Amino acid sequence: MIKDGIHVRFVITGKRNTFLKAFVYAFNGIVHFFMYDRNGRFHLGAALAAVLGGFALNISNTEWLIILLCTGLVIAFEMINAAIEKLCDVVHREFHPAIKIIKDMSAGAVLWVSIISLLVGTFIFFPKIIILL
Ligand SMILES: Nc1ncnc2c1ncn2[C@@H]1O[C@H](COP(=O)(O)OP(=O)(O)OP(=O)(O)O)[C@@H](O)[C@H]1O
Repeated sequence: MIKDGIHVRFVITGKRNTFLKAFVYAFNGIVHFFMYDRNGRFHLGAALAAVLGGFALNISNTEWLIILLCTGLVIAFEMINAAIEKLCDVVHREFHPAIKIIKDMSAGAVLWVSIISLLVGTFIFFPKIIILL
C-alpha cells in the first residue's frame, strides 16, 4: 500500500499477473471513490443505511436482492459519473456547451437510478415501518 500524501493506492510489481493487476487497479478505483469523492461517501452511507434498515426490518430474501441491486446500481452509476466528470475536466476545463450536456446527462443518469431506487426502497420499507408504528 502506498500513501503519497494525496491518495492511498495498492500496487503490484512485476510483469506477470496482468489479471491480478487489472483487479488491483479496479480496486484502487473503488477505494479512491469511497475515500476521496464526496458523492461516493454519501452513497456509501446511504447504502449502509439501507442494509441496516434491511436487518432492522427483517426483509425477505427477494427484498434483499432488490435492495442490493438498487444500491449497487446507484453506486456504480455515481462512480461512472465521477469518472466522466474527471475526464471532462481534463479534456476541457473552460466552459464548453458540449461538456455541459455531457456532465448534465451523466449526472441525470445517477439521478434517474437514484429516484427509482428511492421508490423501490419506499415500497419495501414503508409498509414495514407503518406496521411498527
Ligand atoms: N467545462 C464546463 N463546461 C460547461 N459546463 C460545465 C463545465 N463544468 C461544469 N459545468 C456545469 O456545471 C455543472 C456542475 O459541474 P461539476 O463538474 O462541478 O459537477 P458537480 O456535480 O458539481 O460535481 P461534484 O461531484 O464534483 O460536486 C455540470 O453539470 C455542468 O452543467
